[in-house]
Parts: sequence; structure tokens; C-alpha cells
Amino acid sequence: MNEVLYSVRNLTKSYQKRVANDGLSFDIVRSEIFGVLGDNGAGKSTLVRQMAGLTTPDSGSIELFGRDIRRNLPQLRETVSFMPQSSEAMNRLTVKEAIYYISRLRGAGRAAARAETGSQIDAWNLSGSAAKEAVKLSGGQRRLLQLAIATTGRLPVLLLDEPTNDLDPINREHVWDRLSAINRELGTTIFFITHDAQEAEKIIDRVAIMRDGRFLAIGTPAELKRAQERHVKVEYRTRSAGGEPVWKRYTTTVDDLHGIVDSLADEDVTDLLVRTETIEDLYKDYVRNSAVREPVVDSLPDAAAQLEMDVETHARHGDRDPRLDHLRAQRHLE
Ligand SMILES: Nc1ncnc2c1ncn2[C@@H]1O[C@H](COP(=O)(O)OP(=O)(O)OP(=O)(O)O)[C@@H](O)[C@H]1O
Repeated sequence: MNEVLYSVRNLTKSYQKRVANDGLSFDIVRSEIFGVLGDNGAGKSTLVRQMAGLTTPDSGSIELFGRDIRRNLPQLRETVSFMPQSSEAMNRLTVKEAIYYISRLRGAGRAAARAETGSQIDAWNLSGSAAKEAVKLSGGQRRLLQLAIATTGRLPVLLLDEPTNDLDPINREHVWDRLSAINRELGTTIFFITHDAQEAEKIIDRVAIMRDGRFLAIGTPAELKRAQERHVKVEYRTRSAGGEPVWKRYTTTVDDLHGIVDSLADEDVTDLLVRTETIEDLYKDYVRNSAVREPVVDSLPDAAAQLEMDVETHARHGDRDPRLDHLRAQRHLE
């Protein structure tokens, strides 16, 4: 059942002359995991802060369950838990106290709040710092505390502004696994902003790629990748150029892969990576080429056009290479 939970229409927000959100329209359905990727200053935090009712739009609307959020702030507070990029509100409380009081504020009795505090401390790898004041935590521990606070009380919607910022690789993986488990077990709807596309991709149902206050693309990872069908990335480090090792990177098709890999036999290759394209690759493509791309999934260039673009980019950079010649011959680009 695709019940629309959030409905955002023509949302516009400017700061002085800077347009931070430029006519955004999209829905979030119940129990989905929706991620927003975008470059610095794209307008992501502005968007999520408006969805949390903390910033007022200049124009457009944000509805939650069909009702304007600004006219229903009590409903918003009971339904939505927002984790900002940073917060000092709990600085003077210990980890244990912060979670306990949030649990109480969200309706738990004393015993239930104590139990929830214990389980949240375990769930978010905070047992080593339970008695520490928030102000004395490291950046990563503070992020884990923010996540513990956001998920305390099991509100049905989570809005998370960069949930894995400051975290080491193991905790990053843990956070994505945990968010996925919360979504699966409780049906929690999760909307987040991230720069951690590679990891986030594992749990995302839909993703939007944002730049200059607009969505360049929005859809499921499979929809966005449709245009890159059968595309693979080949990256290798070689010393054959003489002297210093250099990394070389190509986008190619599965059909052309054999020729490329065969040709590497004559090179002094020290590292080789062959992988399918990720959402992070798509994000970089969209952001770098945003001036020439149309802002909807349906108008993504087809696979051949994408390949042509990549090969031309290498050619413009004067990157002459036998493998590129091979590609050009294959695709009759010259
Ligand atoms: N309170 C504010 N006053 C003035 N300008 C602001 C304010 N908040 C954001 N902006 C501007 O609006 C634009 C979008 O900012 P926003 O924080 O939404 O971007 P972001 O995509 O979240 O960036 P980042 O990934 O760097 O966190 C930026 O140009 C920023 O300088």
C-alpha cells in the first residue's frame, strides 16, 4: 500500500538573494527509505528543516497525512523525529540522562524509559560512554547519541540530516544496518540526507539527487541506473606510463570488458577494480553534467549516449590510451 505520508509541492525558500529550494515537488510514502544526495550548499538541510517545521517556506506547501504541517504542529511533533546536523541542546546531560528524558518526554513511564534507555545505549554502541556528558563526547559518539535520541520513542517518521557524518567505517555500517532494521521491524518511514552514497545505497528505496535547490533526478536506484544498464567501471593503477604509478578510470560496457582486461596483460598493473556503477557514480555524473541534463528520470540519456560522453570527456583531456582507441573502434566514435 503506497499511502502518501509527506506531500511537498512547489516548495521555494530563499535567503536574501540565494535560492536554497527552487520549486521542489515530491511525495514520501509510508515506510519507505528516501535518501537525498547533493553537493555542499545544494539546499538539502533547508529542505529537511522545512519538513521538520523549523523553517518557514517562502511559498509552496508541505503536507503530512494530507494536512499542512504548519497548521498541525502537534501532529508533527507526535509523528516526526528530526535529527539535525548538529545539536547542543543536550550538552549538559549524560548520554543516559539524555535518552531517558527524551523517552519520558515522548510518553514512556519511568520503568519503560529506563528499559528503553538501556536498550538504546546498547543498540547505538554507546555503552562505553553512557555516563559521559554529551559535551565531552567525540564527534562520532555525539552522532550516535543523536541517533539514539532520534529513534527513542519509536516515532513513525525519522528525518535525519547526515546520519553517518563523523562516524568511523564500522559505526557507519552499523548505523545503516540499524536504520534498515528499524524500517523493517517497525515500518518507520526514513528520510535522510547523506554524502555517504556508497553505503546508503544498500538501504535506499528511492533517492533524489539535488543541486542548486532542485532535484536533478528522483527514483529508485534501479530506475536511475536504467540508463547505465550493463555499464561497468574499470579502475586500475599502472606504472606503464613510466615512473610514478597512476590511476586510470573508464566507464565501459560488459561487452567491451574482455578487450580491456586482455590489454592490461602487458601493463604493470598494481591494483585493479571492476565494478558495476553505483548511485555515487550516478550522483557525480548528474552533478558534473547537470547543466546539460534534464531533471527527470524519463529523460536520462541512453546507455550509448552516456558511453559516448565518457569517451569524449577522456579525449578532451588528451587521455590517449590503447583501451580508449579500442572503445572508439567499437563504438565508431571517430
Ligand atoms: N540561515 C541561513 N542564512 C543565509 N543563508 C543560508 C542559511 N541557511 C542556508 N543558507 C544558504 O542556502 C544554501 C543552501 O544551504 P543548505 O544548508 O540547505 O545546503 P546543504 O545542501 O544542506 O549543504 P551541505 O551539504 O554543505 O550541508 C547555501 O547557499 C547556504 O549558504
